[in-house]
This record gives sequence, C-alpha cells and structure tokens, in this order.
Amino acid sequence: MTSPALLTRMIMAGQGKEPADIVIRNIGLLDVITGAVTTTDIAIVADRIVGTHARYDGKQVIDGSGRFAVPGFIDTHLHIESSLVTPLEFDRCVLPYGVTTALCDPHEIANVLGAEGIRYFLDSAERTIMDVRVNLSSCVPATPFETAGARLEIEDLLPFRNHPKVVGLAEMMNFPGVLNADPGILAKLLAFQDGHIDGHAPLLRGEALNGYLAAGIRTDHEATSAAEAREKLAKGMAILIREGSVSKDLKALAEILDENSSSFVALCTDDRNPLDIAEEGHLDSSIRRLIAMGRPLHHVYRAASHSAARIFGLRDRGLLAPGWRADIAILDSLEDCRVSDVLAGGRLVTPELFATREMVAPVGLQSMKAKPVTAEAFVTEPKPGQNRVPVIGVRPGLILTFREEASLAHTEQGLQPDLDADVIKVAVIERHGKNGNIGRSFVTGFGLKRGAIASSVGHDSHNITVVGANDADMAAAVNRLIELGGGFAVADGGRVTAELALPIAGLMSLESFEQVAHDLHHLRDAARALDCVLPEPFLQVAFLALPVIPHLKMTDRGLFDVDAFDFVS
Ligand SMILES: Nc1ncnc2[nH]cnc12
Ligand SMILES: [Mn+2]
Repeated sequence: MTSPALLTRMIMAGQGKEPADIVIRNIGLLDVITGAVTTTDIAIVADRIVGTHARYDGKQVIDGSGRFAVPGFIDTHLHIESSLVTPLEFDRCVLPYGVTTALCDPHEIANVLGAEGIRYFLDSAERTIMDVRVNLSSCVPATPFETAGARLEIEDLLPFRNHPKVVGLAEMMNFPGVLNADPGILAKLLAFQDGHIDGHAPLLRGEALNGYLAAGIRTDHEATSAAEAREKLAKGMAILIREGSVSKDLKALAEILDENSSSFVALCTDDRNPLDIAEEGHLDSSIRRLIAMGRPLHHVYRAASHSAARIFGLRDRGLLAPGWRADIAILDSLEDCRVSDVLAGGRLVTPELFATREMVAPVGLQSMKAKPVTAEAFVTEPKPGQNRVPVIGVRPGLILTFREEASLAHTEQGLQPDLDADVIKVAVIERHGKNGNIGRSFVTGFGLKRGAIASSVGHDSHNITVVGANDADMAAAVNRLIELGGGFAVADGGRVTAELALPIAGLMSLESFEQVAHDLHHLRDAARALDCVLPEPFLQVAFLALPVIPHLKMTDRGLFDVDAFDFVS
C-alpha cells in the first residue's frame, strides 16, 4: 500500500527534486510499444519507476552502460510443483532469469492435499521475492474418471477468492464438462464470470470451441499448431506460447507472434524442471529462440511482459515508464536475451535478498498411502475376444498421446510386452489410500529394452505411474517410490539404479534446485541405460495419466479415450 509520504517522495523524485532510491545509469531502455531503444537513466523509488528519459541522482547507482533494460518477464501459466522444488526454491532458481511475475495453478498439490495445498502456495507467494500469483484450481480432480487425493468444488475455492495473490480461476481443463454444462463446472464458471478464467482446450475447434469460449474463458496454453492457435486468436483467445520440459510448442507457434497479434500473445512454461532451466534457461530461452527465428524483437519482449500483464489484468506492470512497477530485466544483449541483473519490485536481486525471506514449513510429508506391490500386480489380461491391444503412443516434445495397436503374446503371466516393437507395460497405481486401484495397459515410444521407470508425479491426480519392460523391475521401482514418500525411480535387473525423493506431497523435493538438477542428470543417464529414447522421460511418464490431454491416457481406473471422454471398452 502506498502511503501519502511515499507517494509524495515518488512524485518529487520523478521531478528530480529529491534523490531516487535507485538509479540505473546510462542504460538502453527498450520501449516494447514502439521498439525504440533510448539510452537513459531509470529512477526508482520503492517498488515503482518514477523517472525515465532524463538524468537522475540516487542513493544507489547501478551502471547500465552498454546494457539494456526490458520489463520483467511474466510466466503466464505454470505449475511450480513441476519444477520439483518448493515455491521458495523456485523463486531462487527462476527470478535471476528475469521472470519477475509467475501466474501459477497449484492443482498438482491441490489434487493431493486439497485446500491445504492451495494455502501452502498462497503462504509461499507472500514470501517470494518474485511476484507469484495464484489462479484457483478449477478441476480437482481433472475428470470423474480418476482417483485424486482430494476434490475441490466452488465452495472450497471461494474462501481464497479475495486473497491479494489470487488472480482468478485456473485452467478449465474439463472442457467436455464445460460443453455439457456439468453443474459443478457451471458453478465455478458462474462464480468467475466477472473475473479471469484460464483455458485449457487442446485441439478444440469450430462450434465446440465457440461453446467453450461462450463460457467466458479467454486464454489457452494448449495450442500445439499454428492453425489451432490462429483459430483461437480469431475467436478472441490469448495464446500463451508454451515451452516446458515436455510440452515444446514454441517452434510450431512462433509464426503467429507478429505486429498484429503480439498484444494477444504471451509466454509460459507450464511444467519446466531445474535441469532444463539450468541447461537452457527459462522464459529468456523462449525469447532468445523467438528472436532467432525472426520474430519482431520488441513484439517478443512485449508478449513476455506488457501483453501478459494486460491479458491477466495486472495493470501496474509491463512497461518501463514512470508510475509502473519496477520489475526490470537488465540484459547484456537484446537479441540474445542474456540477463545480467534483475530488479523485482524495485529491489536488486542478489543471494542476500533471497536470504531475507521467511521460510514456509513443508506440507504433505505423509502423502504416499500405497502399499508395496509384487510383480504379479502388473499381470495384464486381454479383454474377452481381444486380438489387437490398444497401445498409448508417446512422442517426444508432446503430451498429446496417440492411439496405436499391437498384437501381443499371451502367456500364463498375461499379455507380454514386445520389446522389438517397442511396446512395454504401463500401470497407474492409486496412492491416496482411497481404493488401491491399478490401471494396466501398454505404451510405445519410450524405447525401453529393459528395466522400469516410476513416478509419483502423475498429472493431475498424482497416482503412481510406472512403465517397464518387465514386471519385477516395475515392482522394484514402485516400491522404492513408496519408501521415499514419493519421487522418481529407475530400476534395472531388480535393483534401483537412480532415484529422486519428492516427499512434499510426492511432488516436490526438500533439497535445493541445484541438487535436484544434479539428481535429474543421474536419472536421465539411468533412463538412457535402459535404451530410453525420450529426452525427458520422467515428465513424459508423468503425463500418461492426464485424461484431459488427447487422445489416449491411463488412469488408475483404466485406459481412457479422451476424444470419446470415456474408458476404452
Ligand atoms: N500439469 C498440467 N496439468 C494440466 N494440463 C497440463 N498441460 C500441460 N501440463 C499440464
Ligand atoms: Mn493445461
């Protein structure tokens, strides 16, 4: 809240009548509206820019010579849980990349812990240096066709609605529920008609898309082709170009970002882990690549800041101009988007600044309620009269999965994987202590010739998902996860060859992001030792159970046809 004294100080400093708190001296300021780059001082008082295009004095002077200033980047849709670390570790990991605002949807932890998970994220958001905002999770569980650890109806969300960190309603993933005007979905849509409702409409088009938009939904991050994105833009949707650890849509969507569309395009990551952040960066990586692909420079920076702020109603940020929030990324190069300093709410980001934050106690440390399994748990029998078996087809860089088929040998141990044809087993084991369900089927695209990979990150109900070339290794990997209280595990030859404990709700580590990135290296090496061909196998396993992403998914209740929105008969 700005006091009269502080506002007076801002006004006086803006006129140069008294020194600012911070002055960034002689920096190349990029105007994301006109594209002009002007060498100037930027004067800051508290969390606000008070002066540009003039010379200023300040208590602290940052030398901006030879560098450039752009508005801080806004990640418009992400699940912080997918970073595999706590929100405060996410803050320490990602803010230095220039991401000063993050609009998260805590539906991962909410699917495990319910409202307690949302409260944990709101408490964390009040302590991060980055401005973490929360959209309230609209689909917990994502569909009625799976077992989650919790259920959130509108009555459970409304107590959070007026929290200062809450923006609106998070991704409305149950798009069939919208089109059928399901009562529970309708109640959530009605409650946010005067607010922001985030979308999630993969492959939705034509009249079905119109019906979905008629509900007042305004954004989408699930477009995976330029044609899909163009239809959604033409129908008033803002397109959030996503580049995550599995979903990599930037290359397909880059062409839609131009002078005409940039006010209705923003950037997001959805699910991005610390190893990819360390190896490639965060939104800076998307910006760098879009510019390298020939997209107009200041329109790319506009999409990353001003457009994102406008789309989500954050009226105080997105421009480097007097009166706007002092979220500033200082770059060594505009074309290359190399971030060398960041100011978040007028504070220079340093390790000492992160050290001033009050910690938040972890939650959900006993969330793994599944019992150990034996190899027999994975025996998979064919349906009566079934010759050809449906198989989930996985492709790198996509969470879309495709319906394939295979003829598989049938023995006393049930249907057998066909490693030569790259058909291995997949199972989803309910782990919230509700019913002990195990859904079983087959998957292709991992390339595994041996061993198994298991994950308690299983979007979005976060049961245990395991893929494997043999039942014994599947059991070994799953049982290690249960011992760890959640995480990732790789098993080969009956023993665990790599693991990462994720004890917070079975989703997040208690360790530093550096340690998690290091452990992910080993996990990827261990997966490659199984002949896995996917660059990011763990998140790819983690998406096999998401029944709101076409076309074929695996839940704890069985193989699910997303297009028919029902179990495979
Ligand atoms: N974590 C997630 N939950 C729902 N939809 C998604 N699409 C991509 N990531 C997702
Ligand atoms: Mn989504």
